Amino acid sequence: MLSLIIPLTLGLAVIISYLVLEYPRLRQTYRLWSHRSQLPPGPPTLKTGLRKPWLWFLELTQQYGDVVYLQMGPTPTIILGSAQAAWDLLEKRGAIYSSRPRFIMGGELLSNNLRGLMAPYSAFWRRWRKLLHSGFMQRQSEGYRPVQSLESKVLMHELLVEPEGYRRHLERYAASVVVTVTYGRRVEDVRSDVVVKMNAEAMGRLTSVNIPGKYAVERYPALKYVPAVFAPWKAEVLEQRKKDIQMYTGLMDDARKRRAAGTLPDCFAKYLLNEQSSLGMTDLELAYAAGTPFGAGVETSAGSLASFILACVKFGDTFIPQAQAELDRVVGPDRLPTFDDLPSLEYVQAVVSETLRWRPVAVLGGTPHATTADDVYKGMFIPKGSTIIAPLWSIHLNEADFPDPHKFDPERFLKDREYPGTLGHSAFGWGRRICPGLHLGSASVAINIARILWAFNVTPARDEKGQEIDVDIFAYSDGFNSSPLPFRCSITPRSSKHAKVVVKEFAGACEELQRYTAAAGSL
Ligand code: HEM
Repeated sequence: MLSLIIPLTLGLAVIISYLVLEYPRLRQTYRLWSHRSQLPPGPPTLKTGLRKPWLWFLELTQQYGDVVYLQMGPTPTIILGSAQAAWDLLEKRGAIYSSRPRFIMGGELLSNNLRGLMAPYSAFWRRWRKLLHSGFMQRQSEGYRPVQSLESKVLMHELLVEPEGYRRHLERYAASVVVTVTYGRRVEDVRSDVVVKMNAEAMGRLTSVNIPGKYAVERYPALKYVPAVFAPWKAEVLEQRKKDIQMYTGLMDDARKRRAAGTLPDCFAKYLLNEQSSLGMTDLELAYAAGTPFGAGVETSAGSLASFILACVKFGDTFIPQAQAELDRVVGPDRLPTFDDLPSLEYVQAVVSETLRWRPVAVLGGTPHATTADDVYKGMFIPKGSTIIAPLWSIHLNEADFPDPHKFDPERFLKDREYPGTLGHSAFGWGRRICPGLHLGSASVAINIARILWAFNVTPARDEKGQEIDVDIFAYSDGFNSSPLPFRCSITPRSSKHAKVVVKEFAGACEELQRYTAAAGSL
């Protein structure tokens, strides 16, 4: 008898485990099957392991229309291919389109749900979002403009004295602005700065686990509860979590000490510390919240500016003369443009918008959204729990909105045309998840584009024979954010007078930045 009971019990345990693991998937499969005739159109087979999935998504939206259905593993996935579809769903129906898909490895196990960017639509996310909104809303961000202006003067000087290192200089600028407005300490060298290094490591830990298909737990969420002693992948990710905690709390402790000593300048960390008790947040929640801007704001700002340089090299003849004529008229030859000049620089503003449109860094439209209720759009069924991807590569290169889309043409933004929203492009996303750093990010892009155009001629580099070296406007990096691969170009001052102004304004900026530089040594 006993000899029968043991195999029967084992068999039953296997069946129950299988059902527990498979139940959510079987239930979802049934729901999709029952609505199969109403699902949006989509390809019969999937392409997996693509290094640049946005290229395939563009083909799909060109073939199937603005709303495409993909069955990616157990999760229904919807690709939106036009500004209007993204607006109609992510903005207007934001109440049910603002969650996130589950990121079990990156969001739950590595980050213990403390990274708001990956958090589902929830009370925690709302609290986190409110914090970022208060820290970076328009009025608050205007308070960061002096730092952006000073760092931009440093950037202009770096471009003057070492133009071939332009990419590193753009990264330093973006990192320094974000670290200064977050922790009140600046970045002098992006290669050796300790905060930059620590944050880059944390980003590395996150991206190494956020790889679709790499871990079975993403497909079978119940595996999350297997004790770490039986699951080396889980033990490892929990070890990585400890490193993140150590880093984020270390940075916040440093800010706390400087606040106590009265040396912490106004910054996001100071705001968080001042408001901590009224916000009812733990030290750890606070430390992770302060880490947000670095992850979201550095690559995006630097990558957008790198695309601008690329556009200058490829299309400069068609727009730089007009931009420089406007700058000469409005600003004159004796000083760099300032934030106050921007409203009068209509053409330069169009160059800024076209930069963000032409090569959107957030090629996939940022982190995917997820739906929290069933929905029907133009007769198509969009199931609850769908992952929604609105790739900006499809949306910004949609011929219907932007004819001849790979041409860099600022004039598009000077003509009347219909486009949902107020910006004329969608570079910062939509609705409740719209980029909270959009004022800071767009100000960084705008002031530097205005100043580069004012101070320099950006043209193709020349080879030994004096021939112009062409650039490839499609040579972009893989990854969540996509920016130009290294390319050569020539950045020279427009005249010796322009160069002198850059040197003079840099000297003044160095003095003013001193108080942020001193703090940089505190870690
Ligand atoms: C040119 C610079 C930038 C670009 C192009 C950009 C673009 C984007 C995009 C497309 C999204 C996704 C929005 C959506 O899901 O609908 C996003 C989200 C986000 N951005 Fe930015 N961004 C930039 C700069 C910044 C900066 C400087 C910060 C720092 C405060 C920041 C913080 C965030 C955060 C925290 C989110 C996630 C919001 C959420 O999940 O609720 N971004 N950004």
